[in-house]
Amino acid sequence: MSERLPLMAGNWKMNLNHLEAIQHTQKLAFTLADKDYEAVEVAVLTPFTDLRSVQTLVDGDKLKIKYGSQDISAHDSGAYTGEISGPMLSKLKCTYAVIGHSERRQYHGENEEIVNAKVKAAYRHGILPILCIGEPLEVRKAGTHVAHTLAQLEGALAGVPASDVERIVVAYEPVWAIGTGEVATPEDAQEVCAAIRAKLAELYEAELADKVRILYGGSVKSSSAAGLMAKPDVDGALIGGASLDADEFVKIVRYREQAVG
Ligand SMILES: O=C(CO)COP(=O)(O)O
Repeated sequence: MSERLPLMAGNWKMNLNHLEAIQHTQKLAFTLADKDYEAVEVAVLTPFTDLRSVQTLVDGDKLKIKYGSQDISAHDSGAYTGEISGPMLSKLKCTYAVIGHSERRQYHGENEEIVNAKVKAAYRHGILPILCIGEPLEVRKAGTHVAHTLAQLEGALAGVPASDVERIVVAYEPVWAIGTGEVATPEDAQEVCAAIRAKLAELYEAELADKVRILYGGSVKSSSAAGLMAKPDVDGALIGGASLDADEFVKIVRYREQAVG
C-alpha cells in the first residue's frame, strides 16, 4: 500500500472576511510546527475574497499551509458574470478547489454534468479538485448510500484521464452529517471510503486507487478525528465548523495526540 499523506482541510464556507482570514491563518501558522506538516498536509479552503490575502501570507512568510477555493467556474473566461475562473485561481497559486460540495448541489443546482465540467476546468489549470460526494438522509435510510455515492463519483470523473485522477482528492460527505453535529461512525465512513477506492480501482487501476486520498467530512471535531483516522481508507477530513476555531482545527491536525473516541 502506498503511503498517503493525510490531509486535513478546513472548508471555511461563507465565513471570515479577508481581515479575519489573515488573523486566522496567522494563528494557524504560529501554532503549527514543522513536525505537524511532516505528518499531515494542512489546507484552508477560503471564500474567493480571502484568497489574495492568504496567498500573500503564505508566499511572504513561506508558510507550509496549502490553500484553495470552494468552487471554480467550468469556463475559462468570458461573459459569465459572478464566476471565478481556473486561470484566476491558478494565478493566485491555489493548490485546491472544492468541487461539487453538497451545498452547491443543493442551493445552486449543480448536477453531475456541471461537476464534471468543473473537475475538468480545474485540471486544465493545474488545480487539484477536492471532489465532494455523499448521500442525503433519505438515501441513507433507504440503504442505497454506497450506490448513490459511487454514481456521483463516476459522473464527476467521466472522461477524466488516469493521469489527472491519480492526484484527485475525494471527500465523502454524507449530507445528513454536515453541520448537524451528527458525525458518521468510523465504520460508516470506512464502508463508503473503501467502496470509493474500490470503484476507482475498477474505473482506473488498483495502483491509482491506492494513491488517491479519500477524506471524510461532516461534523468532524477533535473528539472524533482520531477514531475516523484509524480506519484504513480514511485519509483525512474536510472540516467545516470546527475549522473556524484555530485551536480546535490544530487539535484535529494533531489527531494522533487525541484519544480514539
Ligand atoms: O461540509 C463540510 C465540509 O465541507 C462539513 O461541515 P461541518 O464540519 O460543519 O459539518
